[in-house]
Amino acid sequence: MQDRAQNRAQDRALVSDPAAGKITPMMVQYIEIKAANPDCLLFYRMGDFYEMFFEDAEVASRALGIVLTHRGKHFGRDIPMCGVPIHRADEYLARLIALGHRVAVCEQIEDPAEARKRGSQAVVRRDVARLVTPGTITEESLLEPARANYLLAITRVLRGGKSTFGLASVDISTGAFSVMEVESAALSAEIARIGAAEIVAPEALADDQDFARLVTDMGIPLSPVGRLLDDPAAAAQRLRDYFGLATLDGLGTLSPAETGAAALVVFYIERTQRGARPALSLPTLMRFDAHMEIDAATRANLELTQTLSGRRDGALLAAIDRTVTPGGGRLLAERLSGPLTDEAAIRRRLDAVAFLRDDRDLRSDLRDCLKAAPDLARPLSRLALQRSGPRDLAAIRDALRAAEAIAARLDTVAALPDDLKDAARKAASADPTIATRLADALATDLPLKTRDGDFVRVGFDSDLDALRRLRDDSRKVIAELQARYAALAEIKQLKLKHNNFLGFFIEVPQAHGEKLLKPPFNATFVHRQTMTDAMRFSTTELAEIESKMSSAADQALVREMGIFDALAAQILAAEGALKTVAEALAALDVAAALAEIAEAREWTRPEIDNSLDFTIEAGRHPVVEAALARDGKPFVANDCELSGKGDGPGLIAIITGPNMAGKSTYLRQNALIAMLAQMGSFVPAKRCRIGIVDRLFSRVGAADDLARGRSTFMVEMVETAAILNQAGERSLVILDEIGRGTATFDGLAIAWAVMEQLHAKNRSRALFATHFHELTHLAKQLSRVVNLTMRVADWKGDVVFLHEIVPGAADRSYGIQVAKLAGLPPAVVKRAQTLLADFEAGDRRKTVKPVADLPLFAAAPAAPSDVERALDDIDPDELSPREAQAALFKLKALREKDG
Ligand SMILES: Nc1ncnc2c1ncn2[C@@H]1O[C@H](COP(=O)(O)OP(=O)(O)OP(=O)(O)O)[C@@H](O)[C@H]1O
Repeated sequence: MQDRAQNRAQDRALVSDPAAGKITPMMVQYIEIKAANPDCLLFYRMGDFYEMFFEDAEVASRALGIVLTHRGKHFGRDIPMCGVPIHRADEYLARLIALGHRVAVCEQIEDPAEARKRGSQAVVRRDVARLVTPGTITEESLLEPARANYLLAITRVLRGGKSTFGLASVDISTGAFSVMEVESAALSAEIARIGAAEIVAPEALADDQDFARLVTDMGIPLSPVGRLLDDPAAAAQRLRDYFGLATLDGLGTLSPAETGAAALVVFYIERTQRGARPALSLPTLMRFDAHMEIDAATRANLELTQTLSGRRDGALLAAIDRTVTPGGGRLLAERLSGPLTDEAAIRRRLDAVAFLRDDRDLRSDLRDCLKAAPDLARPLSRLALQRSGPRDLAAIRDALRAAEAIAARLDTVAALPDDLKDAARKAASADPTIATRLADALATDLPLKTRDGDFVRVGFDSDLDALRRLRDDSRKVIAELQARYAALAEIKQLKLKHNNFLGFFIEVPQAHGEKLLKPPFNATFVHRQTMTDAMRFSTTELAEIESKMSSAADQALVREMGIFDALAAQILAAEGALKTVAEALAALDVAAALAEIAEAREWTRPEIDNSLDFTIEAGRHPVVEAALARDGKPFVANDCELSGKGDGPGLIAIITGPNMAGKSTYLRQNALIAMLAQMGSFVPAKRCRIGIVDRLFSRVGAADDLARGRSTFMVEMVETAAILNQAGERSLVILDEIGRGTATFDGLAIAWAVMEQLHAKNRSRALFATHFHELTHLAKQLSRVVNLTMRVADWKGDVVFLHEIVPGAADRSYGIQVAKLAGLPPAVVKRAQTLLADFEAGDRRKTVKPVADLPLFAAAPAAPSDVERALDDIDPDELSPREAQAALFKLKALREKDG
């Protein structure tokens, strides 16, 4: 960091240093532009390449795996350089952005010919056209279709000695914009819910160690903004300017923190887009308690959008995603990340899913229409940013057509539930002439870029057609001309060719060329170039035709671009309505997709109310069940009852049972069912009744966090502390093996105390899986604690997992049997069995307090006797009757000797 700062200082000094006269004018320009964008890698346009120099070149070549070379010298030292061709720039940008870099794209802003007019030393003018940062990308190739890409601005306001945070999130690829205010305690959960690609914060906040750590721990790039936007009046003014509003009253009452965050996000967007204004929706004011609060660790542990190893496959989202449009995919991910807490809103979503589950024909018709609907929100946004091409127009046309078909289909259905009625109305809200006009205007095969031309259908515009005829006729003329010149010169091999340097020219083989240099031919053919095996000529006529042709082609292109702009203007004038259509398509896609999976997997509608109950009958884990099904194995459904008595708080269930019996699966499945229910989905259970959960906490499986200098145990305790400090009656708490990462007595003591606290103070509904069998005694002491255990069977000394949860405590832990299944060498297993028997025997000989029931707590065993050792050596399966008898005699003798 310091090195960077030093380099920058040095670079700046060089520009003003008298010695700077020695460096090339281009380098002066480069250094100036770089100095203005110190925190970005600078893509410096040179012809068909973006080049990077100095430290940028070193960073980029490492990140992209491209060759680092050097160009020229800077104060006697080689200048490191690397470059990427412009036609592959998007691909390289994507990789740099994914690694969290910011890139300033610096373009040539004048024709090199213009620069030459200013003298041979003049440098082509260049300027940064935009800053590409992880949270502000819009290109289709840089974005994932079914993933939102949020830029999140965070501001802090101190009120009465307490920090309050304003959060403003914008997805510029769709225009979605929302703001909210949260207290410190909920900050991390909200950041995790939004899942931002980049966070912007005022420098003062970004420099706050706790804040910076919170953000970097989540792996989100943090962009500090130096300019102060603290003044609420200036912030409000910025928002009014952006949206062209006289007042912000229509947005609801924004707090100073919210106004500040919204202004900051807008400021950052304007800065990175260099004046281009993405069409943002007006900010929606959200209440942070509108969603189930779920911290980042819990999200990761429950493997909601990706598995702990970082794969999408195997996570809940991939397992339930049956959406067929990118917009639907994004909305499903958003809903899963933020289950609702409002009973009425959840019920409305469930009504829509239930309706579509029951009406299969309607669902299948809707899904067929949706499959033909391309993304609408993102092409719309690219159009507003003038970064779109003909294919974006086609996408808008097809999406609007699909929306019309959907609205018409929904119109045939009586008694739609509210959410579907709403979506039907919204789907029909666009002006139908837009789609018709696009259909009339666009050709069948479309180029990627507008400047490639030929995307307007023949017959749409007569002026364009005339220009094209002229252009194309001239092509025919060229072909005729070639035949005529070949006859005239009496050279069959004569060809008319084109290159950028000469334009059109005549080429003949070297052997024939000499002839054309002499009369009478030289009156027509003017020599241009001699190559090793060919000679090139031109004619006055050819030059004239060429200029006519190129002007016809140019004019046709200009005309076509004009048509594109007119279509774009018509679309953007209706932008609000089109966004509404996009929302409706996404909402319908999600409802139909959830209905689809509800039917396919036999999920049921959950009952949601404001009680503190939690009853799940025959619940299943959606991901584990699907994985087992692929191997043809059944999943054992399990109940979960955490409802308290009457209106009182819910229960805490302590779950014991051997490793591998299914405890973790059980814990997670109940949390996932609650999330699915509150996001408005049916659930994998026979019956489910849940009193709304406001916060979900989990402490399941942790790894070392060595990067932060925390051991597994430390991570476990930090997370447990957070739960005990925050969980309440409405929360659901999932704890897996608290206290296992330390000395056994300490661990048990901690787990015991945590249970007591959860019971007396937090009073949350909770599931607690443990290997400390002693904890099951708590059920006798604490009124709302119950014991559950995973059933296992013993078959010929091996453990068989039944994966079934039943009331009661495990009788023993089966650790050694599981170790045997895992393939521990037989000698080690045998020795462990011996030791365990000894421990247990030693244990029984002692009088123990309940807390020391666990064999592990027993005092070290006495050394085994000779009889015992001899017994251990006997393997009854291996003995013949005669050997068995001999062994018995031997044992008897030893026993007598021992006395
Ligand atoms: N209800 C179930 N029906 C069928 N198979 C199950 C069920 N629950 C779990 N399993 C299978 O058992 C395996 C182990 O489950 P899980 O990881 O939940 O066990 P555990 O008791 O938490 O083990 P540990 O204590 O070692 O973490 C799972 O991968 C799954 O294949």
